[in-house]
Amino acid sequence: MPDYMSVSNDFSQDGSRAAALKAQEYLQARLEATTSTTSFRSIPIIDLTSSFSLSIADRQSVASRINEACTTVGFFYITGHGIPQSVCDATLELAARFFHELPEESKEAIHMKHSNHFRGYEPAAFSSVNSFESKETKEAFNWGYEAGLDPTGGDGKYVELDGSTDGSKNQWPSEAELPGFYKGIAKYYGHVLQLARHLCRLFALSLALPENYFEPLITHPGGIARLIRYPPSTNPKPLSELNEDEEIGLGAHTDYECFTLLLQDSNPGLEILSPDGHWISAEPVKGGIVVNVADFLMRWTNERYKSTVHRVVNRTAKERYSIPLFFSINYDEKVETLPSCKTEDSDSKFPPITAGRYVLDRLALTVDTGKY
Ligand SMILES: O=C(O)CCC(=O)C(=O)O
Ligand SMILES: [Fe+2]
Repeated sequence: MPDYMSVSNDFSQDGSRAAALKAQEYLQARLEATTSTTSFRSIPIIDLTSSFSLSIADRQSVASRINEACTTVGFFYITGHGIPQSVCDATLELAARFFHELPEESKEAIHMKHSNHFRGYEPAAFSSVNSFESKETKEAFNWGYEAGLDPTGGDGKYVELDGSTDGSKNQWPSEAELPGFYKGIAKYYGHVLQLARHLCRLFALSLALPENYFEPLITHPGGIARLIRYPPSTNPKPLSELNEDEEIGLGAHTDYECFTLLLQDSNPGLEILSPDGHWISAEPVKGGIVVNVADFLMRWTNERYKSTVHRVVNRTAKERYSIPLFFSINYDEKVETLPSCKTEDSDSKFPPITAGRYVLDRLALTVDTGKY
């Protein structure tokens, strides 16, 4: 039986649990807010091609667009990101194979309930990202960073969410049962991890920081990723203002880490909340990956960058697959408001937190630990 809350380590006293509980309150407040002067109706598309240029002016111009997107919507699509379409398609196919081909008893053997780090298979209705909505229809397979998945090999100092350093906590299906699964996942993960490192440089530029500002913080980064399957809707109907009878795939939430890179198949389902109370569909964009600001970037910037509330509702008669990577700085590093983002009157809205501990505390709030 996993014991999420009794992990004892140096990080437990740093206020991360209080911060995780506050994030839940923030979410509820955002869902209730109906009047706001800030609103958006669309999600920008940013072509990254010139961010790979040797010219700093080219890189800076992409960074400026990122700044604009992060201070308004908190979400944007990237195209020209360099991950081959064939790799993306093959990974989405692997996701379908995982859920359809792996026998139930093999899924049970790698069930998340065996993990203290929320890794492995989670069936539908097992976790709820917030406590105030109906059970979620999604099922998922979750894994985290391993040096073997990192094309750079890492710095050999990987630290887990709870501060432990004794190796990978992942639970993989066997090669015999799903041939090629690990290799295929490793291929996509390697690409998306390198893309996340590239984006860290652009985020730094976007905040008028030295381009390599985040580099020392991502030498053994946190990188939880998941394959998610949303079943077809039993009552397909379009997004409406009424918000009635929704089959919640994944409840309303903000992401916990620096930012998320999301690969989605061709079926819509992701919806993001404009501050004036409207849900906007993040329709799939051909060749595009969705990027969203998550809580660390919001905290670093004292809320200049928006960690926007989002959810998933599959309103179609088809199943939907998505694959997010939640990119974090090294889990043993602290997230503290950037000096340039403190203002004279507001100072810092958020106390410092330890990255891994905060993620663990937020994950722990998504499961009913009394359940098993
Ligand atoms: O499935 C999606 O489109 C979004 C998933 C998501 O928001 C999450 O896993 O945090
Ligand atoms: Fe999310």
